[in-house]
Amino acid sequence: MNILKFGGTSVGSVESIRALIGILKERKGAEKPVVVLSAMGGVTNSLLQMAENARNAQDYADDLKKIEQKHFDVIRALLPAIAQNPVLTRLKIYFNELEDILQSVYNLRELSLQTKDLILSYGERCSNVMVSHIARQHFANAEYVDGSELIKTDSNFGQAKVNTYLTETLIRDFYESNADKLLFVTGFISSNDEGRITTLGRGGSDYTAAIWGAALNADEIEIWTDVDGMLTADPRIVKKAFSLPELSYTEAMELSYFGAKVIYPPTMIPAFLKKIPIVIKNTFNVDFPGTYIKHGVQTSKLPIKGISSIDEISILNLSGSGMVGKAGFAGRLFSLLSREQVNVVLITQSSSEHSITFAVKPADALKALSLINREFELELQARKLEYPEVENGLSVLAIVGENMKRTPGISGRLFSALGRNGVNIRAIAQGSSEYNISVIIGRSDLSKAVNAVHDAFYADLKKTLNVFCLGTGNIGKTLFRQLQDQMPFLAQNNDLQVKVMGVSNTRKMYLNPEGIDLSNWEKSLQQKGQKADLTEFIGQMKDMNLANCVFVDNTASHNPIQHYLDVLQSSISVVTCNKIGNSAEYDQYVAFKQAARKHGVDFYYETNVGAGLPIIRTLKDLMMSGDRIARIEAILSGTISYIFNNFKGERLFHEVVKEAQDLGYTEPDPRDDLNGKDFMRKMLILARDAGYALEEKDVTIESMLPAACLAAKSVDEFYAELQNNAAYFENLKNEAAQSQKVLRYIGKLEDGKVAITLQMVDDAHPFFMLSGSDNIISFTTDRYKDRPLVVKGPGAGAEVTAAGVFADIINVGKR
Ligand SMILES: NC(=O)C1=CN([C@@H]2O[C@H](COP(=O)(O)OP(=O)(O)OC[C@H]3O[C@@H](n4cnc5c(N)ncnc54)[C@H](O)[C@@H]3O)[C@@H](O)[C@H]2O)C=CC1
Ligand SMILES: N[C@@H](CC=O)C(=O)O
Ligand code: NA
Repeated sequence: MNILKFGGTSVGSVESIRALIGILKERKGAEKPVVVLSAMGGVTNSLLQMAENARNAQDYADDLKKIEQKHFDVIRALLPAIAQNPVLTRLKIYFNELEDILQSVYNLRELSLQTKDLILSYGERCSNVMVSHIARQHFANAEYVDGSELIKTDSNFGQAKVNTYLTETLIRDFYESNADKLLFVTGFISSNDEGRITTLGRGGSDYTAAIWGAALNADEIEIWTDVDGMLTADPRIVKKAFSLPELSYTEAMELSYFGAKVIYPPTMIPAFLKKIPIVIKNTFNVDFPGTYIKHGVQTSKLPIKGISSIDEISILNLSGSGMVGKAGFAGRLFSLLSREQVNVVLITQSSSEHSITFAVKPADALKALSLINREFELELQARKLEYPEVENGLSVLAIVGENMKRTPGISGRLFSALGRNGVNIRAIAQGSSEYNISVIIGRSDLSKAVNAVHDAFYADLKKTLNVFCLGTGNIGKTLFRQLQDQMPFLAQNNDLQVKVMGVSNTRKMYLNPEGIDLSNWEKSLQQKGQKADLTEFIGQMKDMNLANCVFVDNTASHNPIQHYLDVLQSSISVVTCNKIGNSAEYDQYVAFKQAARKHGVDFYYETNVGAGLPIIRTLKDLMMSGDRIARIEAILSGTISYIFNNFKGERLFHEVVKEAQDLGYTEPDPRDDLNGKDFMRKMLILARDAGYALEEKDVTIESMLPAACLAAKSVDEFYAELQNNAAYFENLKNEAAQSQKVLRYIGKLEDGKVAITLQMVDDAHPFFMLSGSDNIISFTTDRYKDRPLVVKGPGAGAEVTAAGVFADIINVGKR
């Protein structure tokens, strides 16, 4: 025999009550269950509010009308007209009684706990009268049971203590003499010796189910709710939270103690003692197996079972020399708090015994403070103790699981996930049971922290990278297309989900906490985007406070650079193909690297040199493994390479330049390529990565353009000047051809000096054989002394550049 308990959402609407009836109908063959019902969703809170309003001489009548209507609407929708009258009449009587009670509270301006319990009891009574009548249409033997008459308690109104022996006897007797009925029992409510209504406190309807289950030795207690069971984390915080198939009682206790609202721990004790399994099921997803809480759970592969959290917590710290080596001090503190009913959520003590930190609910914080001030008055006055202060705005995050006991490294994984995402830990506690490690963190970090920890522990699940992109031009657009094409592969083969959360260009910006659909990003940006504002974009990105964030700069602008430090300091990785940042002042370049290191995030810029070619990575590997760079020789302008490789026959120079621009090889402003500036930036970045603290002025550039071209004030004027100087370029071309050489613009780093020169090279030169937009770089090092290490291939173009940015993003995800 099973007990089925339906919570507020499961009796909250016409649809849910239909679903409830459906679930009961499915049980036809099985032994007849007992059904326990909560009040309709929202009604208990509303009753409480009405009671408070009445006490404060405020209006409650409107709200009363609303909940009456809520019940009546369901009845009219689910009962045929002739069956409606008896139940409407019965409910009308309840609502009249309720009105009388509220009026008395209003008149007296007084609301005792006893009266409050009485008022609340109408929630369960009304929902149960309503549902049992509806059920009677389908089950002739459906019977309303006022559970308060069978669960006997003391007179601790609001949180009454159950007289277990008497209650179990009453329930058993009642059940036996009603063996032929399908019982619908009111949850939550009980009564004392005098028959006055009491309530069972938080989670009370679950408790009713557990009490009935224990009394009748039920096979299972089913808790029907609106989620798929106990989840790995709060699904409102972690979108990827998933339902756990099985939990031990202890794990369920630990998880629910910290905020998992599905079930409330004390309610499980009667079931726990009798080893009755509890199964949590979703009324709105009946076929889903849900979560089993029981003894003898199979060992699971998961290192932890779940992450739970308390949103709001306050801490108090008690410290001072008076505590050191003094036995009984902590005892005095905590028995004081317990005596005065202050619930302590978490305690840590430093091993020097110099300080104790403990956490309480914010509502208890000031009370705890004044209790301590009174109890330790002498010690405080004598300065043996510091006056404690309350610190608010904090949250608790806890990881829970029995496997923790057997698995080393769990705490390491927790702390590094938090550290890497810039979450500061204020206090730590591990239960000696090793079922639980709790940390106290800033409240604003909670969501980010829970997501980061979830990703860290469920590595076999998808890790999400939250990407914020600047620039929707040549590179930005291509990157979005590549990302979209590759998403299924990443999800399947790398367990990585890349979500673009924000996009901006110079005109518009659009951020969406749900992620932006990449098949439609242009339209979203256009239609839903707001006016672009970089500071605002970064502010909103930081405010989202997500785990595993990457800021991607696909612009050619100075503006984003000013924000890199701030972004890195906010524990957000930076991926950039924009070379301006790394090639400006050396100090700034160093600051970016330091900030990334300090905050445990990545700063990747592979595409700054040779687009997607692995040049920065190769140099880094050489340096890290202790090699020393003696010389670098390179062709690093894809544009100029393309021009020299295609400036042949009848074609004019400016035509080939235009072609390179159309192919997406040039900078947004092609003058930056042809005047050597882009090349200079790349050489400077390479030199810095090779360990030289150089500035722009340390690079000598031999210009390959006549002065008039260099002086052009606009891109159009530049093209015009290139055309005007056609003869100059023809000359260069012919001179090279006559000596069977080719034109090459070559950069060199040697002895800490960088020079870029225009050369004519013959076929003996290693840089002779190039085509298209090829880049080539040769590293001569202590280890690659006789024959250099060479990287060669297309070094410009949207596809290869976006692919390089993509790889950098993925590399952030891999860490
Ligand atoms: N084309 C290539 O082969 C390679 C290009 N790169 C780099 O890629 C970067 C982008 O190049 P393209 O896509 O060709 O440029 P583009 O001119 O096509 O696009 C630039 C985009 O940045 C946006 N933008 C500019 N300032 C902005 C700001 N302050 N906030 C937000 N958005 C802003 C613009 O609205 C535009 O959408 C450049 O830094 C370039 O050096 C790097 C390696 C190779
Ligand atoms: N404009 C650049 C693109 C790569 O950085 C080039 O031509 O090399
Ligand atoms: Na590269």
